Amino acid sequence: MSTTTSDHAAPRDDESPSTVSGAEIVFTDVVKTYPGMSAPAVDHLSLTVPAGEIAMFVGPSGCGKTTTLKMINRLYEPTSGTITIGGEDIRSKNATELRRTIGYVIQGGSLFPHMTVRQNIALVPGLLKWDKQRIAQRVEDLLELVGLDPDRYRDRFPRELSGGQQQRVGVARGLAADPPVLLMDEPFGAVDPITRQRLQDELMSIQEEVQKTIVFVTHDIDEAIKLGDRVLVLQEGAEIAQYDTPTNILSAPANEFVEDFVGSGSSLKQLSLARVDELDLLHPLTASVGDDGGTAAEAARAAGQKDVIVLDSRRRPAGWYTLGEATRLGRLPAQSPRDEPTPVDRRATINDALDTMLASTHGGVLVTGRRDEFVGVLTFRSVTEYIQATAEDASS
Ligand SMILES: Nc1ncnc2c1ncn2[C@@H]1O[C@H](COP(=O)(O)OP(=O)(O)OP(=O)(O)O)[C@@H](O)[C@H]1O
Repeated sequence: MSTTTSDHAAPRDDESPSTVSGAEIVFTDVVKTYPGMSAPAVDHLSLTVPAGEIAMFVGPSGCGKTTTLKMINRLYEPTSGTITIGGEDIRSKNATELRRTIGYVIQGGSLFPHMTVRQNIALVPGLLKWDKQRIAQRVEDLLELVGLDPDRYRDRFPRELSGGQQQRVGVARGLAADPPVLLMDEPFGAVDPITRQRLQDELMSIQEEVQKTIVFVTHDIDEAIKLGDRVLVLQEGAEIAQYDTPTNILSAPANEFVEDFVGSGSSLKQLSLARVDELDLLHPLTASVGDDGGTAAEAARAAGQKDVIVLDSRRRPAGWYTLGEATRLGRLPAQSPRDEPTPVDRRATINDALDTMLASTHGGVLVTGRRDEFVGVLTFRSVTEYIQATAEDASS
């Protein structure tokens, strides 16, 4: 049987080199006053988003997040001030040309309903006159990147997809022409909490590969803390209350406004900061799809394990069974015969992982990394120890 141990596992994805393909965005003294409005929606905003980072814009309704975002791709024109991308004034190109170099993802994916998934993703590369073969390859690569099997999904229409799948296609379309900048306006606002968590995790692993500059508007401070390299907390008129790392926003709020916005300081708030792979993961023996369940169970038992984790040919989890179940199954199938909690991404927060764990019969959760490859197992015990240690630190 083709079991493997962690010693033989694929190298950790954070060891692989990555290149920043994003470009720095700089706002200098930007003002936006809508016609007929006495007060500006954005009032003398100066801000730098470093290349390859995710900046999360968060703040109460009407504070000017969307206006600020839409000035980057010139859906709105500033009344005064300058915005540059990669050092170049965005007014140096015409607006249509500019928009083809900036990905834009909004709630629901905003896919064209009469176009297939492939046609939706191919839209901008087509406008940019890429050759057919390059576009076809790009569609395949992007579907893989966002976790949709190209053979299954490329010819479907948006109505044949779930909300989460539509959103994934929306992200693929935003990335289609390989733009340095991706703008995301409440992209995950319309999906259920579990799908939302999954999409957030996927966005983080996609970002590890693509390293774009992402500006992401959200109402949700937890989403901002989770995804952001930096979080911009805005007050009315797009006045900056704080622009900082998630850790500093949580541990050193700049003023009362930020403190109230972030919520009262619980000693467990670190749970929404800490990532799954910061905790000790188990690296058990795994089996492969097609292996004999009895043999796999024997090997697992000999290694001191109570269960058998089955991976497919691309090392993605395909099943998680007790020794008895694995033996009864015989040949280990590609698809588990029962619903299992979905794995969590190694970049998921401990909070997210806990939700999934509570639905698990194994007292833990499978953790995946880049392209959904298996990384290890997070146990309930490991989380409990972490919570205890955090609570002790907070009270000392
Ligand atoms: N097209 C418009 N014409 C006139 N006023 C507008 C327009 N768009 C936005 N505003 C006003 O500008 C201010 C900022 O709006 P904006 O949509 O940027 O805020 P936001 O923080 O994104 O809000 P929300 O979270 O509710 O989407 C608000 O007072 C809003 O009413």
